[in-house]
Amino acid sequence: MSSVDHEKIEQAVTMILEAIGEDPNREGLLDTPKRVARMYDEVFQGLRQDPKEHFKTVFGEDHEELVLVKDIPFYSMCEHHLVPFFGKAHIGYLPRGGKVTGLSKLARAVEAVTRRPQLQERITSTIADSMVDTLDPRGVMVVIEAEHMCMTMRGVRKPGSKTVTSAVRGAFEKNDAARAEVLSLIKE
Ligand SMILES: Nc1nc2c(ncn2[C@@H]2O[C@H](COP(=O)(O)OP(=O)(O)OP(=O)(O)O)[C@@H](O)[C@H]2O)c(=O)[nH]1
Ligand SMILES: [Zn+2]
Repeated sequence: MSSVDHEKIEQAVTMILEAIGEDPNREGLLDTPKRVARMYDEVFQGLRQDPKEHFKTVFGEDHEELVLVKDIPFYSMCEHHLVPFFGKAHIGYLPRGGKVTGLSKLARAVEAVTRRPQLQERITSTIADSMVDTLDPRGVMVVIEAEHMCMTMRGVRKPGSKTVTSAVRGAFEKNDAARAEVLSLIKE
């Protein structure tokens, strides 16, 4: 798998340390540029993944009712400030034609989409649209709740505030009761 450009990140981090008035040569900071490069390799590895790939794992199963995987933890990086936002993703779908995907694949898709510079809204809709494109389900509902460090440790400084986004596709769009069922199961 290709990776981030470690050398470039190391140079950039050294420049940032200099720019903030630090000494990149003091003992505690000597390995910091290398560490940050390794960290970015990890937290941005979703840039080299396609969430749709995971939904290619399908099983024939005669189940057309709700499948919900909830409380999938995720960590992402706000694309405006490059600081973390993190929370939980809940993914529900109504399979069509006996086509269900592996449960872990829902969590793997969350990893692929969140491990990039992101916006919460885009994570939500990308997961929903990837499922629509690959699984052709009767409906998909994705709900994401997150805390944004750029709103807590800096800027407006509102720790504890949560952002909730949802993306609703197919049968869920018209069916209030089906949406309500998912929301009540998420809350349990
Ligand atoms: N819609 C959306 N906005 C986000 C997300 N993450 C961070 N933001 C917002 O992006 C906005 C960037 O606003 P700017 O005015 O360009 O930047 P800023 O001066 O650093 O803004 P403040 O955070 O208000 O200090 C802020 O309002 C952030 O809260 C996200 O996932 N979705
Ligand atoms: Zn931000």
